[in-house]
Amino acid sequence: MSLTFEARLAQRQFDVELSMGPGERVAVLGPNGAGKSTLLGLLAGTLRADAGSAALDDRLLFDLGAGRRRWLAPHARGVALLAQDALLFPHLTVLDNVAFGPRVAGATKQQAAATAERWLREVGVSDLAARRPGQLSGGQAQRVAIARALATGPRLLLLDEPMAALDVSVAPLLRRVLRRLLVDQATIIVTHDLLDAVLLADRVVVLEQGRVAEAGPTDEVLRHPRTRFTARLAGLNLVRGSFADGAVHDASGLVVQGTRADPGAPSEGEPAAAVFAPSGVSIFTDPQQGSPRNNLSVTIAEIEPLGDLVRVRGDDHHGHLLAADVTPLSVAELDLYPGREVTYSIKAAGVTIYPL
Ligand SMILES: Nc1ncnc2c1ncn2[C@@H]1O[C@H](COP(=O)(O)OP(=O)(O)OP(=O)(O)O)[C@@H](O)[C@H]1O
Repeated sequence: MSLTFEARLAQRQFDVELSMGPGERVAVLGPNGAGKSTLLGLLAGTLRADAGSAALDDRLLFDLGAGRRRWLAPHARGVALLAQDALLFPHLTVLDNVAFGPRVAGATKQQAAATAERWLREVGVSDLAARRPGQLSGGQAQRVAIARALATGPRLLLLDEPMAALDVSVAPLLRRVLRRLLVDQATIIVTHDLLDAVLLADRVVVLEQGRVAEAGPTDEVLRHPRTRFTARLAGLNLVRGSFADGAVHDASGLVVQGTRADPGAPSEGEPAAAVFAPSGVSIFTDPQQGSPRNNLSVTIAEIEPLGDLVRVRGDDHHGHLLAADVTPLSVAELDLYPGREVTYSIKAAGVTIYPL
């Protein structure tokens, strides 16, 4: 299965182009209102674009615009959408819920039941086959919903935050089930959770305000984020600007010295990003002098626990909220508290610079 997609929907300020190779799994990330659900709706056929076209292999999903009005009904697309809530038919048993799709597609009752049994086994809930959805936990219902989606043999599976409505204790199990089942299944998974992108996807697409803000292999995007949204998700600090004299200069006058990524170093004057990890930031309560360290004055905005460490977010007065991870002992010894002025000190060797 390969996908080509480009669509515009003015009412939602949506303008996105996307393609997928055979069996590829793509995670779609982005802030609230970025257009993630809109993308899924356009692919599933619950929403209609103003203009654009999409095709799954040789099957045209839509081709809309001036003089073009081709539109394939949702059920004929070979696209299965799994929403946050399982949305099972309440009056049917678990088995009949899963058998429903194959039955509608023309399978005999026995064939459909056999397919349903196989998928219930795959997701590990064979013992629940005779129950009704009202007798299932959230995690069980979601596994049944996965079986139902896959039982139709979709060319493209769309997952809309499948773990979002689940208890945190259930999510890891479901993630394991999906990781096993989605090998070679072309999938688009909308998520707020970086773990989903890392464990379930080959590639990520980040949407912001209805546009693709960045895209690429998951590890590459996380290592070299281009947007603040992705940097924060990856747990990194990001300063964007232009490259000059071994540093990134942002529009407000902030200068961050760093080491140029190899390969792909920016040239003088080129738009560039400087990225550094919170663990590479030292905090001082008195002003620091001298290179090759970056010394940035910040006002502490938030202090929050982060595992064995404490994450201190500082406002650098240039529009960035920069994170530093320090030990609880340092917080006590340095007497850090929100509102306090401190210096973040980062070695230039700990800052990676790359072109945008
Ligand atoms: N039913 C609707 N009618 C009109 N505009 C809508 C509707 N649903 C969403 N929008 C708008 O379309 C844009 C994209 O919304 P969408 O729901 O696709 O974002 P999202 O990335 O899925 O967000 P979230 O993470 O909050 O689910 C937003 O500006 C939103 O306000």
